Amino acid sequence: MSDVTLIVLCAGNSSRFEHKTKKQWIRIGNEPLWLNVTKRLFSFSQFDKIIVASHEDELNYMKNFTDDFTFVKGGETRQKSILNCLKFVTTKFVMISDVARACIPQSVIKNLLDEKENADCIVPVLNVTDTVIYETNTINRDSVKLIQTPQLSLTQTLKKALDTQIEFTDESSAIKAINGTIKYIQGSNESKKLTLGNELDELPCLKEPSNNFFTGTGFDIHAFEDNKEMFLGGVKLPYEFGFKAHSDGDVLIHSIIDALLGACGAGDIGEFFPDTDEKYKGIDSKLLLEHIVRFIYNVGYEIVNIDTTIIAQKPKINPFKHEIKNSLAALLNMEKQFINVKATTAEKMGFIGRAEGVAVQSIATLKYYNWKQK
Ligand SMILES: Nc1ccn([C@@H]2O[C@H](COP(=O)(O)OP(=O)(O)OP(=O)(O)O)[C@@H](O)[C@H]2O)c(=O)n1
Ligand SMILES: C[C@](O)(CO)[C@H](O)COP(=O)(O)O
Repeated sequence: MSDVTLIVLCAGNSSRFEHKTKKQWIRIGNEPLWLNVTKRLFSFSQFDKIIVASHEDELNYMKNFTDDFTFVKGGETRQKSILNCLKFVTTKFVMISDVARACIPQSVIKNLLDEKENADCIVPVLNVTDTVIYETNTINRDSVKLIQTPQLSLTQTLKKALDTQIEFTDESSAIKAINGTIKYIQGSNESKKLTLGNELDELPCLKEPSNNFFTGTGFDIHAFEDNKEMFLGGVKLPYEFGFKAHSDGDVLIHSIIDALLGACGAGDIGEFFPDTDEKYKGIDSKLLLEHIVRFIYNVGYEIVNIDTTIIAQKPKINPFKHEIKNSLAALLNMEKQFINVKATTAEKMGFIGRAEGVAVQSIATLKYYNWKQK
């Protein structure tokens, strides 16, 4: 039984990464980086528990990938994410690493564990080989160290050190601020932190994403309703009825959202925008689609193509197809050639044939965002 809990911090916004996909979600083969890194660290040592700090927008999606880890909602800062995770730590020691340090060698993990009883916090550091200036003054580079992760701390000491309003950028700084003891050990250039998009080539352990394709289907149906405007694909149609719905009822957009979520295994529209939630009452469905498109790219996908079939006895769709296609291309941030809009009647059969409402069937194809080729 291990007396060490591993926390892997994956809840950042990746704002400096300059790619469409967040760094923790780039694929290594078929694995998102956060899963690849966490499994890699898990393979180096048995931990009592593995906790993954997840961005709140991705927490439920992350849980789809494995039951082996405890997923905790991250905070607004790295330190707040650590505090959220520490609530679930019951072991004497806690090892905390940035998912951004994707290629940490096993030797660093072993050395941290070997030293765990020798200080409140064990920290891997690198020496500096360049000349160093502080503001404009040259300083002794032998006195400068670059701090890395993972860092191994006494859990109670770390909790005490982080019980402060001061935001630290790492655990050792916080522990030092309460006069805790720090043991610095040799770090590794392989533990480089992935921050900027152009640093990907500096992490040799990262293999390119697989070239698999992923498809998903979406189906939605809405009855007509008096005294409501009709929207399809974000376009207002001059029809006497709108759609009965909690939102603006854009049945075409809803079916496309479900097709996109289906293709990446992220559930369905109701899980993202519950129709019991007042904040979505009457909402413009274009805003929902824009949120889902951001999600799809954030978690590592690109949209290949969309095909959709509107099943409606009324209104006539053909006069608006071109405008609908342009609207969808703008909302999906795609070229029109990869979006197809079909329409058919129900030959006057059933509730659609009686012009009581409209149904839409959509299919979406995704592929992994290829960060190697960007
Ligand atoms: N609120 C936060 C902020 C950061 N992190 C994690 O802390 C590590 C180091 O942070 P950094 O490399 O700065 O990641 P981001 O905060 O995502 O990057 P940026 O500052 O560019 O947005 C990353 O693995 C990141 O996911 C976290 O779990 N919770
Ligand atoms: C914790 C850390 O990796 C130590 O070097 C670094 O402080 C994280 O900084 P970031 O800006 O949160 O990436």
